[in-house]
Amino acid sequence: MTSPSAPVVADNRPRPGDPLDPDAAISVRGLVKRYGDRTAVDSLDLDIRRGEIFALLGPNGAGKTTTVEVLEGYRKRDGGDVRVLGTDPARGGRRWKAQLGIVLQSGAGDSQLSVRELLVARASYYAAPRDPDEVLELVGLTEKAGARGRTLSGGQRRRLDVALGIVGRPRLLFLDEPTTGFDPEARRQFWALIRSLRDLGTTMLLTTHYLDEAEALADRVGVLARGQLAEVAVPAALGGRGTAPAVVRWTENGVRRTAETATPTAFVRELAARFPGEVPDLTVARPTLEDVYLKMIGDDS
Ligand SMILES: Nc1ncnc2c1ncn2[C@@H]1O[C@H](COP(=O)(O)OP(=O)(O)OP(=O)(O)O)[C@@H](O)[C@H]1O
Repeated sequence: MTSPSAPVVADNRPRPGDPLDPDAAISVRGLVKRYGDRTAVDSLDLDIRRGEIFALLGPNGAGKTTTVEVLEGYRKRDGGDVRVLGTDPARGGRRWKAQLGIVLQSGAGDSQLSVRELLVARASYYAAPRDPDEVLELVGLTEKAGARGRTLSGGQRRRLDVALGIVGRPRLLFLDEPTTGFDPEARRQFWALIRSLRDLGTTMLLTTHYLDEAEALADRVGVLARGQLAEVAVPAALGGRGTAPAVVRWTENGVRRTAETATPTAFVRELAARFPGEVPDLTVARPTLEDVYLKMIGDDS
């Protein structure tokens, strides 16, 4: 049994030289990709488990798109070993590709076809697709089934992109900045959709610049900086968040006070004893995911 005081194992990624993990949905060892003399991905080691939602974070130019394109089989690598659903993407055939769903920032919405026609056409590429009407229901576009893409709002187009990405019943779904341009309510609805896909057993690799999205959805996050993984952890533990001191703030004698403490419960108990009622303006906060992320990527931001 783990002792309560045991340190949280935050960084559980594979080490250089470890063998590929045959049980992982995605297993990457020593991945290198260069553009001319620029190294975009620099010896990346990563395993993504089956059924997991993994969020890849990183500043512009960190190497996220390059990594994902190698995994999808769209870009050749210069070094390393990669398996995606047990197959080397450089040699993945049609049957392998049919198990992937790729949600790009696409232009599907510009088509002359209706939403339903687009989905039926896409479903016809696959041996065992989902029922297009069920997919429309899942993404909340049933009422727009007869609408042409052009008439959809930005958020509805994005849902259509997702519908097109999942109609083939993928085992692994790549989501590239899926909620860019969404209003807050549409984002929440989209998150619910992603969770329902996870409940159906779909593994997902998500790239996003929204840290709240990574926190809300991801089982684990990986931070890429200059082509290398700075850290891989559950969102609550990234950058030592789980064990970082808490910051307690309150107002006393008209002055705003701040204290850092490793034992916020005891601290607040003592504080409460000094006041007859509520402690004025009391807040207790741990570093946010954004705090630790910005610290981690340092000069790259
Ligand atoms: N086709 C290409 N030719 C040359 N250099 C490229 C090419 N694609 C990407 N790069 C370079 O490789 C590095 C990684 O780019 P990549 O697009 O993978 O980053 P990213 O993390 O996806 O960034 P963003 O968040 O801006 O999408 C960058 O320095 C970029 O300029």
